[in-house]
Amino acid sequence: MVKATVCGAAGGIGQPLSLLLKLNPLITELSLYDVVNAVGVAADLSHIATPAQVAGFLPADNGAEKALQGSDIVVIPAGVPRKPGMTRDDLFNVNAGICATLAEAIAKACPKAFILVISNPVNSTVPVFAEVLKKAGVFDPKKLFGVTHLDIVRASTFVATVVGKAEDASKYSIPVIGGHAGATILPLLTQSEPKIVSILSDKSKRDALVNRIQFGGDEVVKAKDGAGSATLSMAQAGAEFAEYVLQAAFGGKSSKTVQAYVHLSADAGGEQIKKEIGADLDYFSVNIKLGAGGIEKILPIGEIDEQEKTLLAAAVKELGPSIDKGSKFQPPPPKL
Ligand SMILES: NC(=O)c1ccc[n+]([C@@H]2O[C@H](COP(=O)([O-])OP(=O)(O)OC[C@H]3O[C@@H](n4cnc5c(N)ncnc54)[C@H](O)[C@@H]3O)[C@@H](O)[C@H]2O)c1
Ligand SMILES: O=C(O)C[C@H](O)C(=O)O
Repeated sequence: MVKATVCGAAGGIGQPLSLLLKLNPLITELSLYDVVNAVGVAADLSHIATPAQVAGFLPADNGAEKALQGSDIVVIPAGVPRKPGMTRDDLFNVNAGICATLAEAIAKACPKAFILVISNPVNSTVPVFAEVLKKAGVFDPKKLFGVTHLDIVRASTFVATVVGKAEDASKYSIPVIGGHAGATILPLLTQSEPKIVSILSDKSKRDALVNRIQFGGDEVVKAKDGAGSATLSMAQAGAEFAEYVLQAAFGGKSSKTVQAYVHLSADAGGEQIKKEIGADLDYFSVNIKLGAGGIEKILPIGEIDEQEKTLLAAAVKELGPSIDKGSKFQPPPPKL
């Protein structure tokens, strides 16, 4: 029996993500929480003939805790998206408050759940989650993930396109590490499988490709022209990452190496990453191996070339303040 909860389930990401989770045969109970329309979305999905039993919850009568009660995995696309001209950091004031409130409910209702944070700015909202969970005494760094998987999906698609093999996008695997905003997004093109020698030797092609992966989110924000940011591709990426976590925890399949933005805890191997990046950051998107309890091991970044070292320095510089901002966030006192 596996219970999954989506917080922000009625939104642009939340609806297609909930649909994809309803189609996942490992999930037997799907709980949808939102401040609007969660009950309607749940009624709609409940007619699909797959095992997961669906229920929707609104905030009234402690709805968040009821929705989350006993969840094994919680996926969180709750919060406001960008409009043209905004950075992800511009979303912090609103979304940090939403994340802190949800983290409190998780700490009470399902403290052992895997937590997958999609809400932006991921570089700061993950530390917000961690601090609330720490305060409640239930923080497990092996179970908290900032979902950066859309960057990995984009890297495969954009690389395959430049190579002239767009139809083979899913066969390209490019680790993307660092964080999830502009210069903090660091695609390791030198580690692409299959190799992409022709791109690496053409500086302008390579620079353009790195830039497209780093700013792929802006492409969608611009095209949607005020109607939000990536939703469908994010739903697919979120469901795929959830599947990796679920398979490792409940499906008996240890994962291939994947990347997510996680706490660099010492017992999972995070100290090694701090040495590799030459900075004492508490969070970084890294290669991870997943197992029954979440992160089984943080794996090394490995060989990178001079151009990637320069990008790494820029990523580290921008990440530090974003992590601090999230870690120091003080949720407003509850209204009496
Ligand atoms: N990590 C990534 O790669 C990635 C990719 C795309 C979007 N995002 C982020 O995901 C978030 C959601 O984007 P979207 O396009 O789905 O936005 P949206 O506005 O369409 O949906 C957000 C949903 O969250 C709900 N919500 C607001 N406050 C809530 C609360 N306190 N509890 C529960 N639900 C609440 C809203 O009612 C809405 O249904 C944004 O912050 C966006 O920037 C992240
Ligand atoms: O760009 C955004 O604001 C949404 C998301 O982070 C993305 O990368 O698409």
